[in-house]
Amino acid sequence: MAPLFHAFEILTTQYGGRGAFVSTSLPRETLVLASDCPYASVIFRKFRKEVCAWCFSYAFESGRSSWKIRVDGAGVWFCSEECKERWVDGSDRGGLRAAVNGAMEKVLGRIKSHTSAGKRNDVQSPLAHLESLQSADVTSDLLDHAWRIAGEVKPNSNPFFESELSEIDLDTAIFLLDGLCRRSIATSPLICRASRHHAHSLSDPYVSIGSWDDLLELQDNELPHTKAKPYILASYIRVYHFVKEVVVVADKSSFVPIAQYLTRLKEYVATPETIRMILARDHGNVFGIWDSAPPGEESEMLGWGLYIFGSYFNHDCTPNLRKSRCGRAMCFTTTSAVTGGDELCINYVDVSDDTTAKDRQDELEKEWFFRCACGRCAREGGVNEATSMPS
Ligand SMILES: C[S@@+](CC[C@H](N)C(=O)[O-])C[C@H]1O[C@@H](n2cnc3c(N)ncnc32)[C@H](O)[C@@H]1O
Repeated sequence: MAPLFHAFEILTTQYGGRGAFVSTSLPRETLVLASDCPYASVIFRKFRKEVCAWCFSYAFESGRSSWKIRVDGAGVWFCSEECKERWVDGSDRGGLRAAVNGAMEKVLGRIKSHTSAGKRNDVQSPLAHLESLQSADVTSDLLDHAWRIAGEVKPNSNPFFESELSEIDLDTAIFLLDGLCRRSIATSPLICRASRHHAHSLSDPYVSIGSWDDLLELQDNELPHTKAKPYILASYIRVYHFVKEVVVVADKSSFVPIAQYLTRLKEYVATPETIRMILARDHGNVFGIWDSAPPGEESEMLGWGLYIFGSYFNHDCTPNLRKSRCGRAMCFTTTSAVTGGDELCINYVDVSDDTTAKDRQDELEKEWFFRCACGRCAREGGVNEATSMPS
């Protein structure tokens, strides 16, 4: 069935920013949105040999311990030659991703030899205090100030530079580099023009991916996220400096077909703004990329991806929409008949019958920073329907 993106529109809700509302009645099992591939994604580095970089299939599910097909030096593995070709030729234009991934491995190698040689950067940095940042200290002004300093600081006075990155730092860097490559490649006028018009057929992959401008429209969660997890600011700034270095190294090894894209990447990282804009929309808008464990079996998260238009679906503890991953695509299908004017909602957390309103509220507040204003929570927990964290 053809996806019907024109079947819903984005309107303001009374309880939690914007939401997706159907314009006409739709039967159960209607595919309302199919995002062909994420704007940016990461397969956790620890899974890179086991998860196909193109179609996200998990070797374990095919009875194998890892995939064997790879692009030399790029740190990516594939389940088939076809997937490899699509990764190189389709989305990655002459190997931009390969150049960036290769540069990342070089920078990581350098950091490793630096730290194993026992070298330390002892210069006191103007950002050192961020390592012990407390929630109460986090304000918009503090965030602006920290990022401004991050943009000005020189590598030799920066404690985050040349230090080991944690696993999550590195995964965040991979996600960011993917987003920067997408933006760099997608500056062709055709792609930008198509992606602005939501009502077009989603058979055009660029429409369902969205553009940089579409990404910027997403809810900015920087302040609540940093308040909830103050350590994230130091991590993000560390990642910014790492990504910047990767782009510089990639540029040095650049070859003509991708030179223009690398020039754009350099512009995006010259100051922290672009990275900050992506990170502000990462937490709270992205979807986990899970393996395809059958219902009832425990599944594993393999990475995460930003499917821009899917991020407009709010949470409801009695959802009328199901999300499911089909390869790189994320699909959203109605689970009940909906009438014109209804809001389409998915569930962000477990909403099974044995959960209580308190369980769900606690999890949503902890991980998503809002109190659920849905009808079921109101009925089961006496929650005020108008209560929600500001967007
Ligand atoms: C992925 S975004 C959904 C789109 C968002 N409403 C917007 O305007 O961009 C998640 C955010 O929507 C709001 N939200 C989603 N479901 C909600 C609910 N059941 N109750 C209150 N707020 C909700 C919260 O602000 C949450 O952080």
